[in-house]
Amino acid sequence: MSEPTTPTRPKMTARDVSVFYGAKQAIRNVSIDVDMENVTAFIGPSGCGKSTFLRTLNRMNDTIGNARVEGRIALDGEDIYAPEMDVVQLRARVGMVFQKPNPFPKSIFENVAYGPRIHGLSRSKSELEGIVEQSLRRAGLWDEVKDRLSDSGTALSGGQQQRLCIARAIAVDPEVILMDEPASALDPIATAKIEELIHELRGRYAIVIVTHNMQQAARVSQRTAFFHLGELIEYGVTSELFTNPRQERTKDYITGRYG
Ligand SMILES: Nc1ncnc2c1ncn2[C@@H]1O[C@H](COP(=O)(O)OP(=O)(O)OP(=O)(O)O)[C@@H](O)[C@H]1O
Repeated sequence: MSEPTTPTRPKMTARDVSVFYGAKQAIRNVSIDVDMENVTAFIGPSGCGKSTFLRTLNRMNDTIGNARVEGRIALDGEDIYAPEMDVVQLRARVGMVFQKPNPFPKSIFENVAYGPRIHGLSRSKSELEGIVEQSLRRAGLWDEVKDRLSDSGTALSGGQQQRLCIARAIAVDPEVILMDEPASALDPIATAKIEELIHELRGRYAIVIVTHNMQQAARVSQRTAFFHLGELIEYGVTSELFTNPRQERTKDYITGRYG
């Protein structure tokens, strides 16, 4: 395998990151780089801290009262925990898609138009319409909704709602998209569509996906990080990590010894 494990162009870098919920430590000294070229998957048993660590990448833990983050996380070299960092801007640059699709109880159009409008990304109605169309196209949803943009986003199927949430993240022109188990509430066909979409979005955005499903990690990612009990045990080229893990704990996990 000739692909380098160390990303050539890191978009985000985390160094010695620890996360605490009150006195309980959920993440221990994690260092990792995420780049534009590769989709990165976070895997590991339930409670190992995948979601907690993912949330540090756009300061979503700020919204959890007792959570505290230590260490350094940078986006293009810029410390995202610096006091001068505008968290609203940060979350537009580092967008997030959650496990359960959470469209606003508004029209399909408004779901996508809301972000560009509040971030002042369009100067006219037609420009806004262009952003909405392009975002829905990139999210693979345009053909299914173009004739009913004024219908409620919540009336769509689960899979369509999740692609709407991806369109909503895309609409504010992010650099990174974080996905926390984006397909675990979906049926196999809707899941396949999300996975296909991840392939299409690769390279345009840095993508990080948390998944319980090792087959999914193998299908959608080029880099995999295995977490266990709050530690990053192994990070490398996905195909190598699954076929030739370097750490005993990774091997035990991927062979199903614990789940
Ligand atoms: N808001 C919170 N307050 C206190 N402890 C929390 C909170 N959120 C998570 N934890 C704890 O932090 C640890 C890591 O949880 P986290 O949800 O990040 O793991 P995970 O690997 O994403 O798990 P899962 O796959 O089950 O979602 C767990 O022990 C969990 O109980």
